[in-house]
Amino acid sequence: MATRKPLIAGNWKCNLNHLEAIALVQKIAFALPAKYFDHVDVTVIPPFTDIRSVQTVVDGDKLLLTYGAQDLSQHDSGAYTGEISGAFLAKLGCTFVVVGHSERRTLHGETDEIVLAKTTAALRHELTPIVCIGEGLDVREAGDHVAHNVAQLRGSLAGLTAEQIARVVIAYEPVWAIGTGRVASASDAQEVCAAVRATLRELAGDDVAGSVRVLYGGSVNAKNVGEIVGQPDIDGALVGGASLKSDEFATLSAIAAGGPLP
Ligand SMILES: O=C(CO)COP(=O)(O)O
Repeated sequence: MATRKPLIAGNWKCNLNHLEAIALVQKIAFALPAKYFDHVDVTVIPPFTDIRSVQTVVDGDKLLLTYGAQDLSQHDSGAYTGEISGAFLAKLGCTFVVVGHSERRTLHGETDEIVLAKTTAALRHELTPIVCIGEGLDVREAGDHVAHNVAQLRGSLAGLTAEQIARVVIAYEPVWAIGTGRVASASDAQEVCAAVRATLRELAGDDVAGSVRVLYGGSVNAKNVGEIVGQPDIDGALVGGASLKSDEFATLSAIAAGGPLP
């Protein structure tokens, strides 16, 4: 079976200006010594306006953490006021880009078709899309969560080749667990992530399904990350609130690396 290196991604959402971003990246780097990076990939996902500053710190101090963006345009250039293209993000050295976060699906009306177009745009520019899926509380309570997530995954990856699917990361984030402090149980998260992997197998074959990283997100912190990443089909976490605290983010990254605590 393929070994998948855990990935811890800190989604800062709409928090921290570029000066605050520099301070946080430096604190994370100080709290997380280089030895951990053999066992975990760590990335920060700041607002667009911070990325150039984060790039300067990461390159200047030769840090091992990577960085990415929270969204991108499906267009590469042109008359699209306010849009940020994948070409710009690649030029800034971004590794990852989050696509289809539930906050964008809900607040900005992003459909699976738009998420697919953005995923394709990311791949065109050699960025790794972190494609987000997740169900609301109503779907969970109706017991339809597995079918819902599988359908969202299929829609968001529709028509991609196996080679393209091999280059994505999937993040399962139940909407009811985001920012609420209500984390899915490890077995609930595993149930959906296993269904994600089975779907990847159908879409792209065993090798790809065995190598694509599937993350969990939703109220992940240093206390619960160990049990979550200990599940067979969960390969890391997409972290919101806890990624804004350098010590907690470093600690949960170290736990994902298998320890010891920094
Ligand atoms: O939405 C999330 C990450 O993308 C999760 O946010 P919280 O960790 O704050 O619940």
